[in-house]
Amino acid sequence: MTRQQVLPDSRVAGSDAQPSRLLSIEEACARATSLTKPITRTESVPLAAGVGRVLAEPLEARVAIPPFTQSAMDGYALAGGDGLAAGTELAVTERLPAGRRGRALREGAAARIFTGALLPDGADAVAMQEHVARAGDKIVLARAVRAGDNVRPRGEDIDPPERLLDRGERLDARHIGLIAGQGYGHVTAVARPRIAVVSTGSELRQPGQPLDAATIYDSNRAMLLALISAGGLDVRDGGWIADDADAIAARLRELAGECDLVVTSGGASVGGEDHAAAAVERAGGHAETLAMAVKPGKFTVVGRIAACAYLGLPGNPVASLVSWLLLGQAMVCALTGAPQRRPAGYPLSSLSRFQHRTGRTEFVPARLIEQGYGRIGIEILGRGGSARLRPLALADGLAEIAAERADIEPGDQMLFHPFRTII
Ligand SMILES: Nc1nc2c(c(=O)[nH]1)N[C@H]1C(S)=C(S)[C@@H](COP(=O)(O)OP(=O)(O)OC[C@H]3O[C@@H](n4cnc5c(N)ncnc54)[C@H](O)[C@@H]3O)O[C@H]1N2
Ligand code: MOO
Repeated sequence: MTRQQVLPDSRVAGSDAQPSRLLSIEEACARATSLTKPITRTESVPLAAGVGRVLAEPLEARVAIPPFTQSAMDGYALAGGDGLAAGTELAVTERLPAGRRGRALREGAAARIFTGALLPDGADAVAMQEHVARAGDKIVLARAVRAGDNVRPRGEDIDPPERLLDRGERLDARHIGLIAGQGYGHVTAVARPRIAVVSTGSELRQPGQPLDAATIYDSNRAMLLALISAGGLDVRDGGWIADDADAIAARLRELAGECDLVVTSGGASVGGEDHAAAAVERAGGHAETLAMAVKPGKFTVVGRIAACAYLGLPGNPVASLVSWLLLGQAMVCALTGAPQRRPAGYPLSSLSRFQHRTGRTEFVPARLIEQGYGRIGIEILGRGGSARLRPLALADGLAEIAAERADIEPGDQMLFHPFRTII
């Protein structure tokens, strides 16, 4: 198969060449996801293990919520009709905790009732106990009450037939509660994408190995494994390989047979020692080097080896993280059928001055600073740099500076992506 570099106007022929137009984030995502084959395997998953899973079929409502008209308060169920005036006296004939079915209410009577209890026949309202004076078996209303007061009508939240969740919904605790309320103990989910992470680079050393001249410890594999497993995916450690296209190809071939997506870090750009694309081809696959208008993370390799998608991330750790967030997450959505939405970010004012050359969208580590009166600004942490993980570890999120923007001055608006919502 041929190696192709996706550069709309010109090709990167070698490490000295520069493409005349870089791909936008959207164009690069479209290339990456076009090489990704959706997973068709599904499985029944116990609800308790459903967080992070993607629904394989839509969820239709089968139970009305609430399933019966119920009291919203602790108080007294009564027939409010067009309105009972303050001072009305009623006889208390029953006591109805939640879970009990009472008898029909007689005229002039009220039932002691508690939150969530079935409203007895003949009742259409509840007087809160705080608004009632009780004397023995009688109550006197302290406030007027009319039909509908403090009552939750049957089906007010969910009224079947209704679609509750679409196929492709990625479940979190809110969805689990909604599904449990329908009486389901399991959901049909898309099988978890099997993703392998491999780091490449002859300079890399692993824990326990000494660092000699010209070597560094491998941060990316551990970081990517952590990032991917936190997303509820079936991630496996594909190990570390030196800069040798044949050795990388052999590992890719092996992992492609058992995974839906193989991710490598390192060797993604266009230098003579950058083997990612060549290794994919030697493994019998197809690879494209993408040059994206993003900083960090300009070069990535996307491809396919048989049925398995491939993503080659840049070696610099911050570039690797940013490229995973942009392209890797889009590929995971394409695998599971979840909608691909790049987080919109929140516009906030910068407290910092920052030099930005137009042409590439830049992501920089930034911290939220409270400024009193509910105002928040963002401080950019240093010059960033795609090899520096430390500012990233001190940051609250990434600030996004659009490609067409010139230098940032204090007071300028930027988009802020909190780590809480993106990693
Ligand atoms: N002539 C050019 N050279 C470079 C360009 C360019 O446009 N023209 N871009 C630079 C940028 S920016 C990046 S990012 C890198 C991307 O290069 P590669 O993806 O080929 O990555 P490597 O060359 O293998 O490594 C880059 C850097 O990252 C370190 N690294 C690699 N793997 C790890 C790891 N697992 N843990 C920690 N650090 C890692 C590696 O030692 C290098 O320092 O290309 C630039 N060059
Ligand atoms: O473009 Mo590099 O990928 O800035 O870090």
